[in-house]
Amino acid sequence: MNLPKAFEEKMKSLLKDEYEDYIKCFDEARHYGLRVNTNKITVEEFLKIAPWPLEPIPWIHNGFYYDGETAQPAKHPYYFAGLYYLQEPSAMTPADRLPIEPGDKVLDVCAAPGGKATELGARLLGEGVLIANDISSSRAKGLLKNLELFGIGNMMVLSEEPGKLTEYFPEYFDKILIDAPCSGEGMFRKDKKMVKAWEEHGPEFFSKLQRSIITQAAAMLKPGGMLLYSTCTFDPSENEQTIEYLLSKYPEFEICRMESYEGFAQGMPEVSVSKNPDLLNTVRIFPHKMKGEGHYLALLRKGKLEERAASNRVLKGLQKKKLPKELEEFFDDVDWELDAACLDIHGERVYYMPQGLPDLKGVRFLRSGLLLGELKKNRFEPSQALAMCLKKEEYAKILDLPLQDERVVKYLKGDTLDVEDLVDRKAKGWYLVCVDGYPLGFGKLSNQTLKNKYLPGWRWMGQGTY
Ligand SMILES: C[S@@+](CC[C@H](N)C(=O)[O-])C[C@H]1O[C@@H](n2cnc3c(N)ncnc32)[C@H](O)[C@@H]1O
Repeated sequence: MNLPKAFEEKMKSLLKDEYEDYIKCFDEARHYGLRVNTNKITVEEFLKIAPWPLEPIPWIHNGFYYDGETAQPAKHPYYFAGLYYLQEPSAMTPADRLPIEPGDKVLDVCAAPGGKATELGARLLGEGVLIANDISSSRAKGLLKNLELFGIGNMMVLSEEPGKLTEYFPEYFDKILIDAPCSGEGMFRKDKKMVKAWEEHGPEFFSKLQRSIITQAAAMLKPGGMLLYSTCTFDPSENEQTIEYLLSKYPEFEICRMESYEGFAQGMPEVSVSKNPDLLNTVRIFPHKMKGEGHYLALLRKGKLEERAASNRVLKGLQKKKLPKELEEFFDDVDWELDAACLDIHGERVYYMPQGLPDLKGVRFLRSGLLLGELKKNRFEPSQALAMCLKKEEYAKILDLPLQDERVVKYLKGDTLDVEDLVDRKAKGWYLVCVDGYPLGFGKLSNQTLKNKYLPGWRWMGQGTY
């Protein structure tokens, strides 16, 4: 592979006698990874039903390698049920090493398309809130879809400059992930196009951007909160030097150790200006040392030096109110305790909002809370996002199809289904279609025929089956 000369020289100076091993790995095949959505299924249960051979990724408890030449997990009904996310193995590390706890307020600053946000959201187990932001609104659309597919309802998807968010969320978050835009040197093997992009915008361009994003994010972290910074590049100016820049502006931050793995290499104080030995606790991932592409990670805790008053902007408009009658009727079949105070109704659309959010007037957003569905004349139509958030045992009217049933793919393609064998003659109303017990979407039953309500934009495209 033709690598830019300047890049080769830099890698020689970083890697010294390991350089040859690094270059050799360009001849090796890339690795394909799948991460189990533990918000929907345990790793043990997933392994019982996994349709392809999987090999554990040793440093990620819910990550597995699969054979990308033979398996097609993106075209499988379990993918449509949100049971897993396909992700390069090293890229699973940042979200895994940020210690999320249910109830946390979490910000993913550069979140699209959601590879890490889906894991952060899954680890909240429905408690607390995930704010997933990306400056690109077109990329944020994919992010929203992935979060909805994963069944994450306690979230907002924003598309803002991080600097603007600091006005709304001063010292608000318990945990922040910055998976920074970077020069992508660690991805050269996986994606040759990254080399061309590097020639247009290299480390100098990105390190400026990263410095601005990391200091803005720092202002949004609570004292005592934790921040994980990651890139998929090798250049010191985007890695160790970004961290020392943060420490120079916010001396109350300290670098923390993270759970180690034998393939991880230590961060390099010697390539920093300060030579701060704590940078040894940051992590470099090199593709010649483990089965994954190049990355850098730093985990930091914000100390308690400057206790500042928390924001007093609190979301208004969610006064106590009664559930609309149509919604109440629908929720008779749902085993959830809905708090009417969390409902936010805009026109026909009904959202269920996470609690305790600041007033976000003026912020560009794609989604605020879980879209429950739409209030039409005298009826409520549940949304695709609600279907993905429900567990089979939480809804009364279930049509559970085994994976082998050809109606699974038919349903995902948008067809009407004949379900005479599954329901009695008088049954009617909104049914939740599941595959092997995992929800796929809704359909409306009458006369033993199921009208398809699967979201058209999510349909299974093309011919054939999996
Ligand atoms: C490395 S990618 C993020 C990948 C994502 N975390 C994932 O795991 O799927 C970096 C993202 O940063 C976004 N970005 C670029 N500049 C930004 C900025 N100033 N503020 C927020 N996001 C930005 C890009 O649109 C891009 O989606």
